[in-house]
Amino acid sequence: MSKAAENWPPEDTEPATPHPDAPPSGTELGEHYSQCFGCGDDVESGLHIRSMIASDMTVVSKFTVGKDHQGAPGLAHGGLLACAFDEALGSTVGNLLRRPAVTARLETDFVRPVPVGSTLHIAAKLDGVSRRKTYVSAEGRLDAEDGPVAVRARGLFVTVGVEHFTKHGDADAISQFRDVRQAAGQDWDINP
Ligand SMILES: CCCCCCCCCCCCCCCC(=O)SCCNC(=O)CCNC(=O)[C@H](O)C(C)(C)COP(=O)(O)OP(=O)(O)OC[C@H]1O[C@@H](n2cnc3c(N)ncnc32)[C@H](O)[C@@H]1OP(=O)(O)O
Repeated sequence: MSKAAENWPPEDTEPATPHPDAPPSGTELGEHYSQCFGCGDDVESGLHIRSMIASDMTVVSKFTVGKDHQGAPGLAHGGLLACAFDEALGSTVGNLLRRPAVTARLETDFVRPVPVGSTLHIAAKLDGVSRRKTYVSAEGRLDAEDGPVAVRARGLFVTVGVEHFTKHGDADAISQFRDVRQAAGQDWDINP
């Protein structure tokens, strides 16, 4: 039984309908930004999470715990596990709804220890939408899609405009990011 607070998603949410141009089932999502700590290939000690669109509005992600991710000897750091879920949940919102969104709230339940060398299989689903707010949750299972649940998480993501990133982030890096995505035929400025 979950120990998390109930009322999730809140009563005023509507079902989340994937964007018509959301990637189809079976699509491997790859990195969304090479410097992203969650998925970027250029971050040596990053999490290198890979995600795929499964079916029925589910996104499955895999995270293998490395030696750079430890808290206690031989065990994953809880904050890094929360990071893995932030990435998996954010990828679910961004890819299925195709809305730029940021994490406003992230809750995690750590159910069992996650050893170095193990792979978390994270399955995330959209729970509902209310105006700019998207509710999304996930379970992470140890070493197999049907392995024991190790971590549960849920997040509230808030849709933002591109100006959120250009105003608060590194404008030059944002510009390069836009150019790389556009050159690859990927979307950059999508409004919901
Ligand atoms: C485009 C195509 C994509 C393609 C594919 C992309 C893939 C992409 C993969 C990304 C994967 C990376 C995933 C990592 C994602 C991060 O880690 S993002 C980094 C961490 N997050 C941040 O830095 C966010 C910092 N916070 C903020 O900037 C602002 O607080 C926010 C969240 C934008 C909200 O500010 P705001 O715009 O002024 O809006 P505000 O009115 O305060 O809040 C809006 C609503 O949310 C509610 N709310 C806000 N915060 C909270 C809270 N903490 N608790 C409860 N409710 C809250 C408000 O009450 C309000 O509700 P309503 O009044 O509408 O009912």
